[in-house]
Amino acid sequence: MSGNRTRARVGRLPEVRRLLAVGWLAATGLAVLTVAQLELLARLIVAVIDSGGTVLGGRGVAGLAMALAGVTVARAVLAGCREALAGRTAARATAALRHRVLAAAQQLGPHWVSGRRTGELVALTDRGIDALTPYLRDYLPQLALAAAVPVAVLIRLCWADPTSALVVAATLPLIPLFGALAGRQARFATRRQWRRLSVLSGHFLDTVLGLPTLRAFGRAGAHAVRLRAVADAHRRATMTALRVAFLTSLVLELVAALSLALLAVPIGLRLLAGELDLRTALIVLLLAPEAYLPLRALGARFHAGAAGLAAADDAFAVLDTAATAPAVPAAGRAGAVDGDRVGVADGGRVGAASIGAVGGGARRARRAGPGSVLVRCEDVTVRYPGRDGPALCGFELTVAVGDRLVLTGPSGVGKSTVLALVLGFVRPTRGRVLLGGRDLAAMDRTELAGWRARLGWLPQRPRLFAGTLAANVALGAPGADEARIRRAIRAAALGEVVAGLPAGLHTMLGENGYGLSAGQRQRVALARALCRDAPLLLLDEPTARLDTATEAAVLAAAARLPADRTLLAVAHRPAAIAAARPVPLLPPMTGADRASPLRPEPAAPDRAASGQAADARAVSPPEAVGVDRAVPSPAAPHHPVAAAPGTDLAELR
Ligand SMILES: Nc1ncnc2c1ncn2[C@@H]1O[C@H](COP(=O)(O)OP(=O)(O)OP(=O)(O)O)[C@@H](O)[C@H]1O
Repeated sequence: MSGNRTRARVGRLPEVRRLLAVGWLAATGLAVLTVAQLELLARLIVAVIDSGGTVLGGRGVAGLAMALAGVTVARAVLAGCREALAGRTAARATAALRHRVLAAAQQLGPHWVSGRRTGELVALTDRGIDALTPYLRDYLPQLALAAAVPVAVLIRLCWADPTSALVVAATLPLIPLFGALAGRQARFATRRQWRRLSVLSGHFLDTVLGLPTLRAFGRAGAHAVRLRAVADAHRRATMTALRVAFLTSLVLELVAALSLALLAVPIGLRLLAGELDLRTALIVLLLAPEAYLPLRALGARFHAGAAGLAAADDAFAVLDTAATAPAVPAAGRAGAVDGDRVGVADGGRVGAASIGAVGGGARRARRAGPGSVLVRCEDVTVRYPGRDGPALCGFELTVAVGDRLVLTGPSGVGKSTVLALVLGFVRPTRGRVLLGGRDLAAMDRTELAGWRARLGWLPQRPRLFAGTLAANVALGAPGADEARIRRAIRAAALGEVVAGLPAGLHTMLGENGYGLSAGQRQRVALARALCRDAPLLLLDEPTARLDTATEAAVLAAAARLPADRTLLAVAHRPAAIAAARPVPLLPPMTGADRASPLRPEPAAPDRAASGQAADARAVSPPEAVGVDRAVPSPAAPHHPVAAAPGTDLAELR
């Protein structure tokens, strides 16, 4: 985006528009007060000289001195108010922009976020947007001042001495002209500096997070060298930006000094020749520098704000990406949601699943009856940007209340993508996904938040946060009491582990659960999913890192889910799916696959779950991608695990 467009977009931010309006008013007031102040000063000096050097000599002198003091105070107060207001508005505008960028990142979803360097996003929302403050607080108000004060000074000079006004009018444009020439260079330099800082932040975060891996592979030294090179590039870019800034200031100072010399020398000569009176000479000599001053200051402040503009460019790019992402209608669109209820269609049947918390609130969910459809994927194809082939192709799935479904299949076939669809993180490129009866493509943010309030999710790579273990478990159920947290912990087969921790439930965990084993972290995340009173549980490989006994305990707990709670899981491990009835699916077909005579004939379609594409319903496990449907009855668990010491999930209701 060009610098001018970025500036125009920043100027259109609602908070900045207010700032500009107030800035222009204040600048006009300050311009008038500046002229008045210097005029009074010139008159006072002349009056003092005329009164023979006694300051308190004449009434006129005292009156002028008081008027000058009054105007000086008024100018200082107005300037102070303008600065305070600019500071406050700039803080508000940057906070609002940061909020919008984060909301856009949230809208784009975890798949978009994980496709970028986290460090770069952090640098943008943190230091980057902060760097916009000098632009808003200092540069924009100065811009108004740089326009208003020279005009006021010129008007007064025209009246006092038209010749001097002509010299000032001829030399004034030199400052913005040289400023603009240097500004181009400055913009390139600060943009490069910002890019280098973004890359450095990304590298730094990557290196810190991956330090154990780098050490284990003996690459820590090589990475340090690279990091040093990146830091060095940033240092060089910073020095270039500073050099350009200093040179610009020097040029502007020089132009202003030469212009003043051009003005002052003839004034002196005319004064000596008696062509000009002292008062007029003083007015010209005092006022003329004030015409150049705000323009010089503007040049200096431009450099302070240029880094912020480069960051604003990136921020607008994120907002634009979100705006052009698959259409998300405006929140609260009429008729989008019927109160907090969403009709659930299942062929001719309409169930009555309700959204638990519209707008992310905590209204309690009314549950749909067993058998009514919660999720339906119809001929869904998903293509990730930058990928040739689809991650899912012609995928069909129906999840009804009370179902126990296990998605199986080779790695990379799209199992997690199915969960991402149900979570609303990914939108289909083709086909429809109905969540609680509403088409995902038509759901606004409020509806999506309401839908997600009905989900308990265990991701494949769960993230724990620095804080107590209890806080991590209760993340999705903020009001949960200790008894409920403990029940979730027992259901996730974590009871013994917690009992062994120094402060039990209140043990502080480090970043991403530092201090727990990988399997224990996984179970804390599972407990978090279970602690939520969610009608639909999405578990991505819940037992992947568990030993056989712990896995058995977790599966036993899952088998005792209440009949109206639904489970959609992803699993590779046979124990998790042994008793499930396979309804296998295949990865998206290539042209070669289609031509292959070895491809088996389609099997009879299953009502509840089917495959990637109509032609991919026939497969032979285990290579096939499958949706395995366990019998939904909690009384008849369809897996071979012994009844391990677990908690009945009915307790969690
Ligand atoms: N954010 C993304 N951007 C681009 N491609 C992606 C993204 N996420 C997944 N993919 C691709 O989509 C395909 C399906 O990925 P997905 O994670 O759904 O597979 P999976 O069956 O869950 O794999 P696994 O069993 O290994 O976890 C893969 O080819 C993967 O490379």
